[in-house]
Amino acid sequence: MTMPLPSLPPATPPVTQPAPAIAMRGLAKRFADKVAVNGISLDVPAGSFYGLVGPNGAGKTTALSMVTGLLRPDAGQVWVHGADVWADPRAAKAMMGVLADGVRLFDRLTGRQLVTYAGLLRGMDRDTVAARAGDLLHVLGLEESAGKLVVDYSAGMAKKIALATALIHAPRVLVLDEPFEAVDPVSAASIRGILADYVAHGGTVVVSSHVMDLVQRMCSHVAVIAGGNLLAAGTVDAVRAGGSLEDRFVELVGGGSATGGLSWLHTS
Ligand SMILES: Nc1ncnc2c1ncn2[C@@H]1O[C@H](COP(=O)(O)OP(=O)(O)OP(=O)(O)O)[C@@H](O)[C@H]1O
Repeated sequence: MTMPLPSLPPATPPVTQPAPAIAMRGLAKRFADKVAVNGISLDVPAGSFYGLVGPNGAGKTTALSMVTGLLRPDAGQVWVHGADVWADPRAAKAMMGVLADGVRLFDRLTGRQLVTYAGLLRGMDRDTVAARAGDLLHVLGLEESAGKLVVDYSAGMAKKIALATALIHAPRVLVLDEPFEAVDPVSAASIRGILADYVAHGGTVVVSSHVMDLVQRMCSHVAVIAGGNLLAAGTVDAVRAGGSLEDRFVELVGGGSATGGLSWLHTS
């Protein structure tokens, strides 16, 4: 038997000044008996570079999918710069650029067509879209592959073209699920540069990652989730409390290396 879900709180955004770029209140999602996200409340300050970290299956993708309007929460609410994602999706989604994990791209388009399509869908004029698509393909190192079908892209190239579709309309908030996964170090450095510049000029980034070192170097804030629960959140310096983020993560999430059980793997 499944438990009844808590009723939704009233649809009023949290009253804080300045309004957070993203405010989550009591976000929850269950798949059958599995609680993927267990009532997460978190403010992402405007202008922050916010890392979301957690072990495999922690609920990061599920939480970000609810934040970006891709997955309806069982309970809780999300506001983007004061716009309720589920009550006023047009306003909220217009302010967001999203790189989702595992969502199929229209991969029978070429890279340039896909980015152009994303811009036109956002209601931009053709000239602006063409100019920005050219800029994005250039900085992401995809110029030579711009005429190739996305289905023929490598995993890293597909990630970069998906990122371009998230950036084309110059959103106020970027939500990026694992943007560096499968991306080569040179491209990763240019993506980091783009994101740092974006934040320096007023944007807000939320990024999920498994790479603690990267989050420690790149992000101003971090939230640690495990088992669908928020274990810690705040500035990176506050969360790591003088140590490395990786050590703090292991301490919070628990577990250690269980290497003892595979003696059959020893070859000598
Ligand atoms: N569509 C689904 N149907 C059933 N269970 C799901 C579904 N999506 C996620 N889950 C489960 O919810 C939990 C959280 O998954 P989620 O993908 O959000 O984790 P994650 O933190 O993004 O993991 P990873 O770091 O491995 O990508 C997992 O136990 C997963 O098996």
